[in-house]
Amino acid sequence: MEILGDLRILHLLCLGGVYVLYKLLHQLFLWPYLLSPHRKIPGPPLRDPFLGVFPEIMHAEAGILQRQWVKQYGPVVRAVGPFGVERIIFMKPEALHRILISDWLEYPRPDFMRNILGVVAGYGLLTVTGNEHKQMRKVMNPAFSIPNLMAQTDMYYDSIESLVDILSSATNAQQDPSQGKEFLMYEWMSKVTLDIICETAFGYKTNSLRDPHNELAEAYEHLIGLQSGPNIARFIGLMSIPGAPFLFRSQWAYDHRHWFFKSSLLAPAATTIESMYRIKSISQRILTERLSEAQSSAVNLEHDMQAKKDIMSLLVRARLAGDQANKGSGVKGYRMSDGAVMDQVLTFLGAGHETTASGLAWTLWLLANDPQSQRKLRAEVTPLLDANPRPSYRELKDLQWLDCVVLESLRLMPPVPMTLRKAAKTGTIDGVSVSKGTILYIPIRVVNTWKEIWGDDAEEFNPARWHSLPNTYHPTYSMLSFIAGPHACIGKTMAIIEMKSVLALLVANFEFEPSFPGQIVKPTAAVTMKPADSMPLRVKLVDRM
Ligand code: HEM
Repeated sequence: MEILGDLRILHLLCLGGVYVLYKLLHQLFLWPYLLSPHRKIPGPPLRDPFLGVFPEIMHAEAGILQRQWVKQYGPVVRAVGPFGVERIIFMKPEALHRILISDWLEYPRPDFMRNILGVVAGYGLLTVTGNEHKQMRKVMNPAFSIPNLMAQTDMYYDSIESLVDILSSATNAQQDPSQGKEFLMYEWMSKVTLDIICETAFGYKTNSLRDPHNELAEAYEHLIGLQSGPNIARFIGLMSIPGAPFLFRSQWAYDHRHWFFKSSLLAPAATTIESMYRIKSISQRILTERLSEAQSSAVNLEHDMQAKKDIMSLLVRARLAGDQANKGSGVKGYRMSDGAVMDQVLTFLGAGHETTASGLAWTLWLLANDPQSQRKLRAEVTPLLDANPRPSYRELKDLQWLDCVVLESLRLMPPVPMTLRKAAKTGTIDGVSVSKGTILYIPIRVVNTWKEIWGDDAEEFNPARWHSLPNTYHPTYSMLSFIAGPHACIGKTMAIIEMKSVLALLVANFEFEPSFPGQIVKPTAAVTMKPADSMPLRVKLVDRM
């Protein structure tokens, strides 16, 4: 009997082994080479059957390899990643319209991406889809309305003036101030954008510009510092393990993070767990303060909170609406739990801070390398700032060269160079049958610099192109920096006006130069275009008299 039992187990093990072997064979060879309906789509050779083109992608500058493929293979490209997982790039407007707008529900963000975003930026707007997304977006839209942003612009200036003061004092303290001083501009942009988002969105003064050990700034520094191709690959692997995203967010993981630190493979995960724990604790503190403020002053909640349209007030209102409705007060609204409000707070801190900082740092880099455009910008902003040191939303919007510079920088160096979608069911895009489960690469940087749209100088910085756009330009599908459709960036207008106000004050007060001749700055091969070396630039004072 015992022998029979052992034989059965052996049989089962053998069957299991054969199944795993077949699955591996299927994924590594049969599917990509013989069975996939996409195998005729042109694209780079399959190379390593285990990793596909992944190693090259992970070590290349974001979007550059894909741009080469599009040049070589045309507007639809297939690239096979690890274990035969296929990614398809679609470049044409009709295809992008289908994926991002008309059939967006059939092309959601892939689960591993939602989980990575959820772990590092909360399970908020960036991770939900369908009806839940629609409702959340409705609650948040008023915070980003033009009247609301007009009212908020003045709040940016405390932080920007602090930055100008810090850079001026440090430059003046040099033995020969006329030689200027080198600053890691990305780090300063990261601090100023963090202070701005905390103040305008949550009414919370971080003051990371003046406080080098600010807890929130430090936590984000550690988190953002993790960005590299190999780390992203590790995260994708980890987040694809069932239950891992839940574990990452648990108190248990925080309490046992020292275990993870012992393995070099898991150390980045431990840093993420630690940083997110600190960021959540601070956000929780802000939220608790605002909730108790609102509860104590809300004699008439609906009237009181309707006036305030900053992000936190809207969230608090949604949170309290649930309580009030329970008490039968009749206040209607989308209900949010404490946890959901926290997730939104994390989303706006994460999504609204590093992206704008990268955009600013690259604009300064491009201006440092184009002194003529920089001088032209200074000539435009100085008279306005002489007349009004804190220009309004409208005044900033009317500055034409500033507009050209910001748009051109966001086109050439989009802070989010790509994003992903996944086919939830089999369908046809641009005449190509796309099977369920296929990953779609949304080629933000590739489209933004596509010669078919932008002409031969598509890969160069030329702000003047915005004065006379080519006939091939389409307002929705030629510049994808904020993508398009229901998931398009909710903070687009805020980001642009914030960039304009920071740049106007910086360029009026300082000259920016590369820190040495022949300097090369590269973005990290990761989710955003954070400059790999924090972008050292030489900063000289401008005599405004
Ligand atoms: C230059 C700065 C910025 C750039 C380039 C940028 C870019 C993007 C992109 C490309 C997406 C789409 C991601 C995807 O669907 O996979 C996105 C979504 C989003 N962004 Fe931004 N963003 C910027 C600034 C901001 C700011 C300032 C905020 C808020 C304060 C913000 C909040 C969000 C949110 C909440 C989403 C998710 C929207 C949704 O799915 O409904 N972003 N952003």
